[in-house]
Amino acid sequence: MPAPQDRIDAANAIEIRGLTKTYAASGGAAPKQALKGLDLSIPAGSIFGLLGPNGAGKSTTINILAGLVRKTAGKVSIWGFDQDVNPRQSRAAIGVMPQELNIDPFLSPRASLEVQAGLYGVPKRERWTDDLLELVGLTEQAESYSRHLSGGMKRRLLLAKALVHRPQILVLDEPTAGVDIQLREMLWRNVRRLNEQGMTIILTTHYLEEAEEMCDRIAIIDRGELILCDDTSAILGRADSKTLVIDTGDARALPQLPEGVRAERRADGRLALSYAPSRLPADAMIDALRAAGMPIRDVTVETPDLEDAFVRLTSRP
Ligand SMILES: Nc1ncnc2c1ncn2[C@@H]1O[C@H](COP(=O)(O)OP(=O)(O)OP(=O)(O)O)[C@@H](O)[C@H]1O
Repeated sequence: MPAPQDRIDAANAIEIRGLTKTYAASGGAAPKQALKGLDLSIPAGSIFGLLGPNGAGKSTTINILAGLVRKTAGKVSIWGFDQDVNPRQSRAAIGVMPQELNIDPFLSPRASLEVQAGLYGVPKRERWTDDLLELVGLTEQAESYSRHLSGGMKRRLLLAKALVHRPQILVLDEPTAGVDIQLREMLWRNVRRLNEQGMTIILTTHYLEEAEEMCDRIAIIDRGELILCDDTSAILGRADSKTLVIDTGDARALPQLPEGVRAERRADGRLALSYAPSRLPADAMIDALRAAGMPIRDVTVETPDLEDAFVRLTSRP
């Protein structure tokens, strides 16, 4: 490994500045600018979600990080190593679990991991093949042909392959798309454990609930540009909107409500009052209902989730 002084900024696992990617024209299609000067900092030790609608540029970004796609312009540093200046070190710092199940069908899981370790130049004495097989629950299948593995087992093998060189950063590209619930839970258990041990995790997912639960920081990109990057809790808090859903029994008339409150009757008869908690306390609405003599049989509070924030931020005019 190079001397620590070769590293640039140790606080961020990844630094992306002005990243641009234009795919060349082909087959009659015009050139496509997939990334338009993206700036992104991914803190070391975080579980970071890279989100965006289809075609936003997530895979392009990840493939550039993985060294699979050449950027058109900009600067990428991985674990403090500039990709252009220290390509070998920046590649060694990152492990990528791809979306596609690209596994050699004629190799056993053990052989796959050994071949991968060889590709990364991991010396035999530093390999941790048995531990990795154990980690992803493939010890029993260690010597089977990979083509006999189930889809879920293949995915677990991909995770192990991404880890053979003990990278500081693990990238998971849509890791749970189409997988069953047990595999999803197993994956997240592993990801959490690796993160607790200090590994930085970057993931793309279409499941916003999953991003909300797993990621402590989230970037949303759209049409090759950064829309927002913040702590998950801040993104959720930013909406400044809550809804009180009140069961008012048989009382149907709408009472006089404080200014700024949006009221609607839901199909189930409950009254939904949406308001900005930074400007109005909930008791202002409760007081208004009481003053109108309206019964309050039950109250639930709905807060916006990441899906609401995502739709608001990426909806097209
Ligand atoms: N090899 C390529 N040649 C030409 N255009 C491409 C190529 N790869 C991606 N694109 C285009 O670049 C844009 C960004 O694609 P990218 O795959 O990075 O988006 P994404 O956010 O990963 O989308 P998805 O969620 O659908 O995977 C899209 O408009 C896509 O059609």
